[in-house]
Amino acid sequence: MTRGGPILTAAQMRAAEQAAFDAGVDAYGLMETAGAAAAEIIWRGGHKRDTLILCGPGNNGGDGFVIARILRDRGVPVRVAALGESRTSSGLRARAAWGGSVEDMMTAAPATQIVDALFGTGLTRGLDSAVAGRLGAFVEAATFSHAVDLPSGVETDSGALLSAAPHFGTTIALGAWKPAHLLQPASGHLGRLVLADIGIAVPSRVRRLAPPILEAPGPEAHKYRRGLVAVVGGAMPGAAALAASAAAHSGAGMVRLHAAAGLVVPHAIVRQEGHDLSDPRIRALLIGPGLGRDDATRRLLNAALAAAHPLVLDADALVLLAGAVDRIPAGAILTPHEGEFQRLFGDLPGSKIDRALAAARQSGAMVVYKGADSVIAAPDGRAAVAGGASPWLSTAGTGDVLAGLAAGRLAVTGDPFRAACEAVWLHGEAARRAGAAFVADDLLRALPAAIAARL
Ligand SMILES: NC(=O)C1=CN([C@@H]2O[C@H](COP(=O)(O)OP(=O)(O)OC[C@H]3O[C@@H](n4cnc5c(N)ncnc54)[C@H](OP(=O)(O)O)[C@@H]3O)[C@@H](O)[C@H]2O)[C@@H](O)CC1
Ligand SMILES: [K+]
Repeated sequence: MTRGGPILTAAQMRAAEQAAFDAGVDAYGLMETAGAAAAEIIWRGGHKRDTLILCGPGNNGGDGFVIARILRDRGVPVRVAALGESRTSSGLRARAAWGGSVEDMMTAAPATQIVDALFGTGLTRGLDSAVAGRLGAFVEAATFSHAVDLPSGVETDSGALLSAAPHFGTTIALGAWKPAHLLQPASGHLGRLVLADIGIAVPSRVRRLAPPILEAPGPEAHKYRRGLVAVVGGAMPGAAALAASAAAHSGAGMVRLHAAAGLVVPHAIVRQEGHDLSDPRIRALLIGPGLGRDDATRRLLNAALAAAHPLVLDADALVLLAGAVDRIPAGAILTPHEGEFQRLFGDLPGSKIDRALAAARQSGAMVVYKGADSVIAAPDGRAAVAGGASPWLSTAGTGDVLAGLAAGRLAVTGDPFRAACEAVWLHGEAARRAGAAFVADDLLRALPAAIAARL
């Protein structure tokens, strides 16, 4: 399973390629490497009979001609259909090396296997509607469909659909992930996502979220050393109790829930009345789930900010801080969904990754920008992107679980960026294990096995 790995924008990818050329890598050789890597993936995971390769005018099309030649040499009956002439020197060379006939994409017959090498990172605008429609019809008619680098029609850096894009069976990312491989809506069109190594260095501080490496407690561990989490309950204490349960299942040693008497809490959680947050053993303080937004809760938030413990701010705490980003302590973890993000940081430009990074820089906090695609950004420019979350997570209480996990992992690790990454990964993995139609409490039951798998 390919997870983790750098994510590069189109410009960063071009710069990485240019650096390789400057270091002596041959430009056409790189296309041969990319095409061979993609052909291998198609050969292994696809179909060995009638195959149609669609080639565009740029280097993505050049990759397509290389793939066509290699599959043909392995005995696959391949046809090539192009969208106009090749316009790059490597593309022209790959087309000449193919040497076979080239049909017109608009009149070519469909095939059982289709390879989209029309456009990759050079796409600057949507496909003409007739071309997009033809591509969609080919993919619809095929049993096996593969997009080379990106499905044609998606914008590399934002994941937006510039024109209607079909749903592919496989997408083969060349050299590095691009934002569109992880970000919605493009990431919903990719099918199985495979990364092909093309042998060039691709430096980036933005990476696909990798499965974490977790540690079991040592023999000297006790509950405080493993991490004390305090959760501040508010108007709807059930949400805070759920978050506290998630913290308790995250590997932390002890969880204290500040809530009034009468709330039924799991036995492992210590309920404490009042809001004395002065205990110096607290290693993570969570406030926000079910907090409420009145003056009393405002005072609670002020107390939590003043307590100067490592902090996780979620839900209503984020709403209360709208317009007061400067009050967020450096190094806190924020877990906004789209609406909360907008209220806190306004309408920032760029992709979801750009927006998360700008928000982290502005606030000095770790920003977990949640959604079907989640971006975890740090003020120092690091970011991790998690695509492909279970759509079943869109149910009440799952945000409270994530916030609790972030607090728990913060208490265990003391490293807010790492804690946020671990929390997002464990949350996604618990959802995957919980299957379908689960409720937030089911995530708690899935957590021990999700953690055990990463020890
Ligand atoms: N660089 C390398 O060394 C390597 C690159 N690699 C591969 O190259 C890919 C990037 O190649 P690329 O930069 O040539 O861009 P690509 O996506 O083929 O399209 C550009 C062409 O399309 C045109 N065009 C754009 N939008 C259009 C539209 N809507 N409708 C019609 N035309 C449109 C645009 O023309 P223009 O915008 O100037 O009109 C231009 O002619 C990358 O994804 C990877 O597959 C690998 O081989 C590894 C080595
Ligand atoms: K493509």
